Amino acid sequence: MIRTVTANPSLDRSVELAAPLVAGGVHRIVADSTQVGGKGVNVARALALAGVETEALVPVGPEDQYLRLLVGTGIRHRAVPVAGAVRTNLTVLSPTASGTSVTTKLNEPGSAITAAELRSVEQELLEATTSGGTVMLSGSLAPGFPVDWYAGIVRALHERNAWVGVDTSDVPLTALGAAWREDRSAAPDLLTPNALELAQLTGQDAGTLDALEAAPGDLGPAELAPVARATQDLRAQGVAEVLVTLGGAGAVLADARGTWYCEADTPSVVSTVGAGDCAAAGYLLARSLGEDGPQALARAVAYGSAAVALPGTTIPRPDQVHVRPGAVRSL
Ligand SMILES: O=P(O)(O)OC[C@H]1O[C@](O)(CO)[C@@H](O)[C@@H]1O
Repeated sequence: MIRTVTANPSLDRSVELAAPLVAGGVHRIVADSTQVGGKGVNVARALALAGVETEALVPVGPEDQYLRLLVGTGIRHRAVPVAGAVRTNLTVLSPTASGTSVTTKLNEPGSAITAAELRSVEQELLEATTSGGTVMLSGSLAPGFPVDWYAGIVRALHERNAWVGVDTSDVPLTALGAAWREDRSAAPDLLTPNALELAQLTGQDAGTLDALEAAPGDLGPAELAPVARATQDLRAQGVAEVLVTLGGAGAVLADARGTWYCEADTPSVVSTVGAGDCAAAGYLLARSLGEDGPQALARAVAYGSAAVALPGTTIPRPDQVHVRPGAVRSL
């Protein structure tokens, strides 16, 4: 069973523009859709489609329209009742002058959670976690969550012998990093940062790392050296497996056996929303199948590539995912 936790779920509204997005301009919407979102929910949806037993824990009120849509996905979930409404995150898909599509995301902070609701979330999660289970903690933290919430939860889950992955950003990520540098039991077993998050965590130059995501793919060892160094730093600090997603350039994985790069199979981009979540799901799926690091990296990249070819936050089915083990190189 792979359990996912989405502390700050979102309704993902996607709007498509016929003309390039210009700051300060007036734009006409030509297509509009809303789907359930939030990082852990996206991971659970991809895993469920692949036949993996999974459960998504989500703080959401019984009357919230989010819950109705979540039920509609058919995935197994555990809704912890909260009073605040689930936020709406807006994705703007617009064409560029060169004919490609660009994704702009505007994420709301989310409704504040009360201290009592927060305790219920923690209780539900810890009660549900079985010894030796897998838990993926994903996304931002709504107001009301302590910024170092993930650190406390990782420690508590480790006390229950769970294997824990984390995918977060900004202050919750740096607070987690600060916590595990003090106490290694707060270090997750898996971290899945993108280039910018890797820079936030390791103090490496954000510009250099971020530029890799815009690279055309098939990066060389010299270009990837800062990523490889940063992943080794994180491993030395106690994070056993580090999967760095690099957008259209693919991903890097570091684990106890080595460090590898896999270039992306770049389709024409429809929407990049959820691609990182799908890459994390591909990695977790591979682990559940007993695959080794290079195979898991290839599956993660294939899931990310499949997701960007689909609209909005649409999650790929396994038959839409094309794993290319030959695209993995040791670094
Ligand atoms: O919790 P965050 O970091 O605001 O991210 C949430 C957003 O990210 C996604 O999970 C995609 O990665 C969307 O479904 C959602 O809108």
